[in-house]
Amino acid sequence: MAETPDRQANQRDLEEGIQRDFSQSMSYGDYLRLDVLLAAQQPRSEPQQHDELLFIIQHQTSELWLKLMIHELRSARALLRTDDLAPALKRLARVKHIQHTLTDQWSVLATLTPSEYAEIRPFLATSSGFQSAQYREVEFLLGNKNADMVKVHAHDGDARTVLEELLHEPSLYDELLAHLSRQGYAVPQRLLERDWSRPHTSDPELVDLFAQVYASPAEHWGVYETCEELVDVEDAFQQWRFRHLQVVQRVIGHKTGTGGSSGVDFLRRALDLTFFPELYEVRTRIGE
Ligand code: HEM
Ligand SMILES: N[C@@H](CC(=O)c1ccccc1NC=O)C(=O)O
Repeated sequence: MAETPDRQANQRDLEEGIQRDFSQSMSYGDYLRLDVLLAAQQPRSEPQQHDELLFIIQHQTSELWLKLMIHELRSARALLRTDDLAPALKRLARVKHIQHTLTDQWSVLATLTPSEYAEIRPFLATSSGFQSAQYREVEFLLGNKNADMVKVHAHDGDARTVLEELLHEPSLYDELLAHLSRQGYAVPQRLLERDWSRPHTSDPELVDLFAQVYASPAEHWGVYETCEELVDVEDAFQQWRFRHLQVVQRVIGHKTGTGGSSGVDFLRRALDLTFFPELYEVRTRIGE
């Protein structure tokens, strides 16, 4: 009997042992909880707007990557605390790739025209990315501490607790400075014991310390490599902020934000923020 292509395929699957019955064992969808994940896209527009699914998925995928970024940053911070520099650097290498993915994915949302967004925007009401607890977690982990930002989460006990805790803990940079001090570097004491809920501000003595590291990298290779890794992370963070600004500008122009801010002007001011000021200041000193 001549075999149909279907019968041939079935036969091949059987020979290879490919499983088709998952009534009693774990499938792909079971493991990944796709029932929960794929039920979480709930457009609110009436009548339903074609582009709302893009808007929701862009944000949900961003939040998933932020979740992984937080996991890696927390781990990197813990590894610095125990002076395990090499694995900490491995974590940061992954963080950078996540950041690049987050930045690249702006191009998908940039296909949303102002007219298309105008159909969705009324249904967003007072919600805004400004209220992203995970984004704030990343900012706090990297050192941009701001107690006012926790207030936005007063209505959400879990997010509030996490942010309150992070606010009062040392950031990744604070832990690097403590690590350097333990390695014998002359980190000023005022940077090792301070109110962690305040952002780190630039310290001239730390610039001097980094100037020595950058003057002879070979003698301080671990520190030098870590510093450059942190500059990569800050650079990548700024690229994300800039792409956000560009997309916001092309989609809503100079409208005020649903979160209550001035919109584009507010986002532009964030481009002046720096997590690791000394690592940028030291650049002026190199080669002098
Ligand atoms: C059409 C798309 C978007 C528009 C028009 C938009 C607009 C804005 C505006 C105007 C703000 C300032 C706060 C406010 O008053 O609302 C803001 C903040 C923010 N947005 Fe978006 N956004 C868009 C997409 C996204 C996406 C995809 C994300 C990814 C998670 C995101 C994350 C954030 C975050 C984290 C903030 C707070 C930034 C900070 O505090 O420095 N936004 N957005
Ligand atoms: N702030 C935006 C609204 C917005 O973009 C938004 C609303 C709900 C969920 C995520 C959002 N994205 C980032 O701010 C606006 O003013 O149009």
